[in-house]
Amino acid sequence: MDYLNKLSKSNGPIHNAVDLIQKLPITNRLTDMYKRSSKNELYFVGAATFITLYNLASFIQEKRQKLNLPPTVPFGLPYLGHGLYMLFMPKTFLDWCNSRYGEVYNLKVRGKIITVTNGKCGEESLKADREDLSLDHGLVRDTLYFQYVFEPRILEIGADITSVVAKIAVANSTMPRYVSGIQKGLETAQDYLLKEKVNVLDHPSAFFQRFVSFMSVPTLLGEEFASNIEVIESFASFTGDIIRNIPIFMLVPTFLHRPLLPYIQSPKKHHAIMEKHISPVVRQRREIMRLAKESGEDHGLEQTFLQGLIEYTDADTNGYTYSDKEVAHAVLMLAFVSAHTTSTNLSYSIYWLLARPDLMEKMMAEIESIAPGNTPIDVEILNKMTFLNNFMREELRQSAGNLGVGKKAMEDFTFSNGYQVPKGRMVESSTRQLNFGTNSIRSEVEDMDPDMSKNRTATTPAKDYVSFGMGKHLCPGRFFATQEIKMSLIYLLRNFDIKTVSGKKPTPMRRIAGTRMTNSEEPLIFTAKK
Ligand code: HEM
Repeated sequence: MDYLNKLSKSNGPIHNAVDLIQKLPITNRLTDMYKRSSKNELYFVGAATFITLYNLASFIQEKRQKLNLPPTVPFGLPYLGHGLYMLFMPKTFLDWCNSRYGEVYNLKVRGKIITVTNGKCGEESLKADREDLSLDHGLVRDTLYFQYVFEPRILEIGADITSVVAKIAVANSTMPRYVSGIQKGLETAQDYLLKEKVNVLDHPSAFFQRFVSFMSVPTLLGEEFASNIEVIESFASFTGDIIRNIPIFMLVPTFLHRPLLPYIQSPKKHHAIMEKHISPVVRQRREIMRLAKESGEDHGLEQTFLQGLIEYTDADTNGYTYSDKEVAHAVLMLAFVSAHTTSTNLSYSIYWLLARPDLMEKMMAEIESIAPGNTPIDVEILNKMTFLNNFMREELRQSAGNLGVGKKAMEDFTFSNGYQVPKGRMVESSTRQLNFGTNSIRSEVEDMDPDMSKNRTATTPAKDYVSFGMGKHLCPGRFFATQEIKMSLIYLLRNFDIKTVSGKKPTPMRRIAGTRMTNSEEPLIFTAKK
């Protein structure tokens, strides 16, 4: 109490401090300015002060880190940071940043600092170990919010298992045995999706997702699912349903996400469908395997991706194997990595051919000379089609986003040039820059040039071809994906005359959020040739 009395006395320290401030010349000037200024001028000065203090705070916070942090590109707007540049002029802005700040620098986007890598550091982020830079904790959790869709256990080990199984189930050497399954899938897809003489597709991306799933489901899961429409539809639409929720999660604060889930989540319905159809098959196959083991015989089950998931045993977790229910959910993980990626690239290919009649002409000429009429397609024929290969490689290069493959630093991470990013930081690779040298080069429709592939195969990664990633996380599904896309193109172009409903040349790809690529939604007409 004594202390409070002392403070409030007329000659106490608070009074003295107020007196001193009042006597300062700056105080008089500020009071004068306040009295003379209009309301709008005061708002303006207030906002400017806020922005300056905010930027100063971020600057001091960064400087306090003991790491050798990459340079942060200066920004003026507190929350938006560089967001508007990224939205409206991503190519020019990123090229300017790359040339001025080098291979690794920071940008501020929607209130967060992200690190952008290009050149050698871009390669290093693509090649990094999952324990250092993780796609699962980056794109998969921080952007797609998979933690709301999968149980923690599937999320923890799912990516590893899917990758291990994929390396065996869809290895390059297995491709010949997938040819007939893909061919059957194409025919079933036509029966369901293109059964009229004239088929108008108002929602082409949904069509391409279903089209690809008609091929992928029986080949990757097994013949018993070849005409299981519920499974095929679920496989096709799972990723789209997840992507649809992203804008909501971006707008709503994280603590409100979970209460919101019952109102927006449809991914749970996919779990129910997979449990209904996949789990009984898993139990059946496990019984066959058990009996075969008892009698010392080979179980003779087809080595599909699903079979790989069933047989997978993790030596690191005391021989842990997936339960029937977990296998069903893991199939959705497979749908995520395979259906959307393959269908968007099939769609890009069709739209590129429609946008560039000269390329369509070359493609048709190659089909007619190497696989005319109903010539059955096999791997040998595919290998002979050099234009098709070159076109695919270039289409995949063109489809890389300005930023992509967002990975989160699991620990402080050091690049070979000495720059470091702190644990928890999102690292985005400039994938288009890696493919082409800059973001702007060859970005016009007329610049698409399959000859640039120089007969290098569409499945072999290179410094200027990172569309399937690089290093140990290089996409193991690339052989399967390119085979499906190539066979689909031959099948569709041999059997249908494809045009846009508008009759105009389409734009092959759209940009979303400035830096990501997505497929065109320009309605299409498929007219059967016979
Ligand atoms: C055109 C289609 C596809 C594209 C463009 C594509 C692209 C990619 C990319 C860029 C990565 C690397 C991610 C990283 O750096 O961590 C990747 C990884 C992966 N992809 Fe694909 N992919 C495609 C199709 C497929 C298919 C059809 C499958 C399965 C059948 C598949 C299975 C996987 C798996 C399991 C991984 C993770 C590998 C690992 O982390 O070790 N992908 N894919």
